[in-house]
Amino acid sequence: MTLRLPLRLGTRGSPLALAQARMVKAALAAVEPMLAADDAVEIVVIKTTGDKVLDRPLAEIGGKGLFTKEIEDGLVAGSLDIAVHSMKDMPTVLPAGLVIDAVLPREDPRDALIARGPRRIAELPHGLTVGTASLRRAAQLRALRPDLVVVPLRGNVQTRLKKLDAGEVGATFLAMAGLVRLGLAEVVSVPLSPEEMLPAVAQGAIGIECHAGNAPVTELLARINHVPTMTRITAERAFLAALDGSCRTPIAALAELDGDRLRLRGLVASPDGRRIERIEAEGAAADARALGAEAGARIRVRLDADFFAGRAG
Ligand SMILES: NCc1[nH]cc(CCC(=O)O)c1CC(=O)O
Repeated sequence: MTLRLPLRLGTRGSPLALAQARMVKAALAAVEPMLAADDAVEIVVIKTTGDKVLDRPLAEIGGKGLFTKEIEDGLVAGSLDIAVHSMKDMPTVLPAGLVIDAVLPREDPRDALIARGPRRIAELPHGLTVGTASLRRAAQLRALRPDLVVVPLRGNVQTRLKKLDAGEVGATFLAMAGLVRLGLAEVVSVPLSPEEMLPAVAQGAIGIECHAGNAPVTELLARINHVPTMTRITAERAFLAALDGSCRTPIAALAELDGDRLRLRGLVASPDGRRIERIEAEGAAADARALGAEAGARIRVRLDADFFAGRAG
C-alpha cells in the first residue's frame, strides 16, 4: 500500500499549533521523498471547543479533549490522515481506533515565569496578581506563595503576553516549549526548575495521531517517532491515567531518562493548593508504562476525602 496524496494533516489554528504542524510536515518530508513537495502535505485547520470558548476556565467547561475532539472526528471520518497535537492537551484515553504512533523530539518541558524583573517565584512582589487558568500552576504557586492573588487568564500565547503588557496581571506562566517554537523564549521568559513548578504531563511533546487501520500512515509515523520522548511521555501519561478519576485535580509529572533508566517525579495538589502530595519513582525505561501507573496508584491511596474538600464539583 502506498500513501494517498496529499496527506491531510489536521491541526488547530493558533500560531503555536500552526508552527507545530509545520514542524511535523518538515519531519515527514525529511524521511519520505514522496512528501518533500510543499503540496504533498495539506495543513487543514480545525476549530476545537477549546478554541471557541475563551471566556471560561477550561476546568469549568469540563470534559476531556477540548482541544482534540473535532480534529479526531476528522480522523475517524477519514477526512484527515494525521492529526498534530500538543501531547499535554491529549486525554489519556483515545477514541476507539485512533493511535499516537509518533512524537517529535521533546522541547524544553519546563514552565516559564513571565514577569518583568523577578526571575523566581520567591522574588515576586508581595500580593502581586498572577494570571493563570491552569489549576496545576495555580496550586503549586499558592503552595509556595499564599500571599499572591491568582486570577484566571486564558487565550493563546500572544494574547496572554498582551494582557501582561497591558498590566492586567503582574506575572503569568507559559510553557517554555511554546515560547521556543514561537521564537519568543529569549525575550520574556525565565524557565522554572521542576522543584518550583512541576510541568504538565507530556508538556513540550508534539504527538501525531492517526487511524490504527491506516497502514501506509502508521508505517510512515513509525519512521519519525522519537523513542526517548515516547518513553518519557508514556510514563507520565500512565501516571495521569492512574489518577484520572478526579479530572479537576491538579496533576503534574516529569519523567527523565538517564541511559536506560527512567526517573519520574509526580505530584497531585488539592485544588486550593493547600496540600501537595509528591512522589518519585525510578526503573527501567522498558517498563515506562508500569512505572508511571504504579506511581499513580501509590499516590492515589494517599488521597482521602479531605484532600478533595475544596473541590467545586
Ligand atoms: N494548554 C495550551 C498549551 N498546550 C501546549 C502548550 C505549550 C506547548 C507544549 O507543551 O508542547 C500550551 C501553552 C502553554 O501552556 O503555555
